[in-house]
Amino acid sequence: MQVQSIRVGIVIAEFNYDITYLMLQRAISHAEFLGAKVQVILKVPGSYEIPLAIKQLLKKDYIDCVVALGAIIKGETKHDELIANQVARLISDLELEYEKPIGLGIIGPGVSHEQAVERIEEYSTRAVEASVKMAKRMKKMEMISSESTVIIE
Ligand SMILES: Nc1c(NC[C@H](O)[C@H](O)[C@H](O)CO)[nH]c(=O)[nH]c1=O
Ligand SMILES: CC(=O)[C@@H](O)COP(=O)(O)O
Repeated sequence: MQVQSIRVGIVIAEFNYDITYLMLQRAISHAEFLGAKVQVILKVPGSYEIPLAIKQLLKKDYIDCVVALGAIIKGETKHDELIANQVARLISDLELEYEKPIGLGIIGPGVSHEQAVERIEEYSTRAVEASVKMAKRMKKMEMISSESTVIIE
């Protein structure tokens, strides 16, 4: 089953930009590798602002899926956990509300700067991989009318 090219929106937090900038580069190159088109790159101040930006992208017909990129590094308090838990929850809610996949490429909470750097490649490529894969499968699901058993992969 042939599916048209997947159109991706990327939301990237500028906080810890030394890390998230590299995540953005990895995400773009991995999307290209998968044959997906990066349609919009939307920058936000910090990870806490990611859900609102995602919501704006999900409303657009020309966006099939979104990738969220951020790095929430541990400070002296549990503020990192508050941000990360809230953002992850809202991202899940948005996925279900708009029925479009969102790849969670947000490093943390609980990580040091060094641990975050080590995770740049893995988190960014995994988020792109998952969102594009899910978007393709959702499109295939829409095309299916048969009552016989189908495997969508
Ligand atoms: N400490 C980190 C933040 N903090 C900033 C918040 O995300 C937000 O921009 C601010 O509270 C204003 O609303 N953001 C990250 O992405 N990573 C951090 O480690
Ligand atoms: C996650 C943050 O916003 C971070 O800067 C908070 O640091 P702290 O826990 O030292 O207040």
